[in-house]
Amino acid sequence: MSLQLIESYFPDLTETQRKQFSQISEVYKDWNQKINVVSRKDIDEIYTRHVLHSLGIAKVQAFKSGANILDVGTGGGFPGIPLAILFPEVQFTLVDSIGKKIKVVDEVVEALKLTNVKTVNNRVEQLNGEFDFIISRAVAVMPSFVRWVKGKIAKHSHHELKNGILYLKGGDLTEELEPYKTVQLFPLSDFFEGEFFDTKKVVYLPMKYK
Ligand SMILES: C[S@@+](CC[C@H](N)C(=O)[O-])C[C@H]1O[C@@H](n2cnc3c(N)ncnc32)[C@H](O)[C@@H]1O
Repeated sequence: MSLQLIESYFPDLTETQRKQFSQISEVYKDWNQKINVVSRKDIDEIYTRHVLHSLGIAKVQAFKSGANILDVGTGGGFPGIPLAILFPEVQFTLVDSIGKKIKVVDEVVEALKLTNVKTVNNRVEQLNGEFDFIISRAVAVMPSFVRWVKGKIAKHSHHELKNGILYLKGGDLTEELEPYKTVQLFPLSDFFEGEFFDTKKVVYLPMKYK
């Protein structure tokens, strides 16, 4: 499981991107010995469970050059870091309330020489700014999440999809998403092979323009 896996789904990588994706496992393995940013069983499968999973968002929406994306509760940098590699012309802000996680992300950003990533150590509720899309994985149930971020979504979209939330979730979401009539689900098994993706989805919630 490695760079070849990523390239089989994203065949047009530049030399820089190939280098960054291949460096990612070493960088995280190093950091994981110091602080557990990725669960130990996951580190061996980092390309499937973290890198490719994060890139599922790119299969749903290819971000345009100049777009502004916020990754809420980024932890060790997912989904933000793999997407920042894939879209070097897009600006990513990665926020987490835990300082030591943001410190690791800063080190990863430096090691991979990512110039399009800014990190913020704060609760997202305290963060100002407007973004085209808010992305996330494994942070909160949708009602709390929507409350935290709804004022931070820019009103004019240059993308195929309207601006909004793109959230990686798994399992049965019927109850959690019941209040959201405009929600759309994109199963990752439509894009990627393997059992891991069987129940995984990108939940897309467009913002309301009013
Ligand atoms: C389970 S981890 C997921 C990390 C990463 N998104 C991933 O999938 O690997 C949840 C992260 O969300 C962060 N978090 C929770 N509530 C937050 C908030 N209100 N603002 C910023 N970060 C938050 C936590 O500190 C934690 O690092």
